[in-house]
Amino acid sequence: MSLTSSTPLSDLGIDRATIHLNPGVDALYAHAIRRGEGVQAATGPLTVRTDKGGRSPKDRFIVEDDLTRETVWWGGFNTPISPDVFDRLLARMTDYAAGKELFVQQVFAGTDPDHRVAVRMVTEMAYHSLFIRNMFVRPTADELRSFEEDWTVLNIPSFKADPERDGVRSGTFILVNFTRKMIIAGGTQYAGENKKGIFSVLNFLLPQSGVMPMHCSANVGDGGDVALFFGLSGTGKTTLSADPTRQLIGDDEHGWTEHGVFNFEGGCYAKVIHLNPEAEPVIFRTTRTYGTVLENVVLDAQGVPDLDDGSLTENTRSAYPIEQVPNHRPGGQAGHPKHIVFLTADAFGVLPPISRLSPEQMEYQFISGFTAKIPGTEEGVTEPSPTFSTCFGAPFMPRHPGEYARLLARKVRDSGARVWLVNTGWTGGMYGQGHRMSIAHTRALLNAAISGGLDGVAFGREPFFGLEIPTEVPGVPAEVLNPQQAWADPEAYARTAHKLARMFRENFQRFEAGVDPAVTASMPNPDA
Ligand SMILES: Nc1ncnc2c1ncn2[C@@H]1O[C@H](COP(=O)(O)OP(=O)(O)O)[C@@H](O)[C@H]1O
Ligand SMILES: C=C(OP(=O)(O)O)C(=O)O
Ligand SMILES: [Mn+2]
Repeated sequence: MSLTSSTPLSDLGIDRATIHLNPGVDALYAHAIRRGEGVQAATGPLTVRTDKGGRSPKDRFIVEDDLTRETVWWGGFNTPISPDVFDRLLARMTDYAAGKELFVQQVFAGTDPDHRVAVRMVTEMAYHSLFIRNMFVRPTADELRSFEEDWTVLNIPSFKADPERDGVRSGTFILVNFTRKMIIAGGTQYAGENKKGIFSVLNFLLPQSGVMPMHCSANVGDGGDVALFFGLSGTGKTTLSADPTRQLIGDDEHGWTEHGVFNFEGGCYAKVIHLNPEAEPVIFRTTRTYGTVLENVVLDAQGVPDLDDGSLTENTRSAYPIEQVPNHRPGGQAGHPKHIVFLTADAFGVLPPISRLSPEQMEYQFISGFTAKIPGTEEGVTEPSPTFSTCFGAPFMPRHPGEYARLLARKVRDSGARVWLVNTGWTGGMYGQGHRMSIAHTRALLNAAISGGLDGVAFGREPFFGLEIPTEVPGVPAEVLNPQQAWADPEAYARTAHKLARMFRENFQRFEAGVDPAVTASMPNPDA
């Protein structure tokens, strides 16, 4: 299917490039290896190294113009940039691209035909093209014949911006232009920017039609009961949604319409550092499968992936089409969620392993978006650092957090979904003292909640955050359930809980004006 032509990009002013249109897996392996981007592992995957091992959220800008001036929330990671800066950088990039080799994939973002966006992904790197083929929704042959893109992404990692001249922050840039329906990116080889860039686009567009865009994974049980798992990077969306007893809908980005949920993607992007083949057999198998892209995974002398080697980055990744997951949901769509889980990796070790949230607490926690960043997933993060990230995905949410929170609250109310807060982080002490929750325990807690196993159980209220904690859960020792009991030193626990409760309150001050007073009233009490 690979063809060399000058036409597909002439609208961008790119006429003199060698363009490969929709190359398949075999061709992309050959191109990537020829270009020196990577090698084929003895176990099958295309294995590459990248200059940056994680995303660069501070280098993502949104063009401020009539379309975005009043609709984008210019707080947090949403940094404005002028249309002129965009146009000048684009012109420099297209000049730079002349005579080069480019790869084009025509794909969809969104499994729901009513809400999907057709994207032309133009990349300099062959391996990005394979990543995109794995991660986006692949059109059928019929859909390809009539394909017309809504959006274009132009990603040229070897093109680095000059901050002085180009008006950006560093050599790395990701610029989103809603009026021109384009993303341009340069100065980073990390493939995740391709998917998270388009995620930001959908997060802006979908609320206009009443669809809730979400940074969450999703799966569905035999009875059609859908569960969503929200959480920042490293909190367990991918790990916990890969449950052999439930169909996987998707591991990272979904929309919630009047009919139910749909995956934005056609593949998964799993962290594979220290992956345990017994605990996570499905993800492990993808590191042994032809067609997978392994990013920054080190191969041993035999060419076999060494998943314990974090020397390039802790954020080692496997990107694979969802068909590699035996129990995936064909079509990527399902009904309304019955259970919504907020995942947080609390490095203070004070949030309970599982608790039940009231509607007000749900909005409070959603806008707060507390977790600890895990080393490697973003540039410069070398140890878990506490962070508040609105909607559990601040770098990807262009609108005001209150707008997303209201939309989610309405949908939760209408569907009657139950909402849970699950700490997949530390217990029995802070990071460095306590230990991380075992995946087996987290899974047991989730299974109990999702199967209705906590319906008849007694709950007690934890004082600092007002969270309702079950007093017993089958398969989990009782002392694990209550953080106070998990700590050896009760005073150290109280001091740490006090500190975290204060951090929550300080962080929330900037949102108080925009939310219902009942939501603010559900804030933690540091002096409990
Ligand atoms: N209790 C736990 N629950 C979920 N993940 C855990 C837990 N303990 C350790 N982990 C590890 O944390 C990481 C979670 O990452 P991942 O599932 O990729 O998160 P996300 O998809 O939200 O970015 C994995 O490396 C996983 O093995
Ligand atoms: C793709 C990413 O998402 P996550 O870590 O949430 O899987 C990322 O952080 O680059
Ligand atoms: Mn993930």
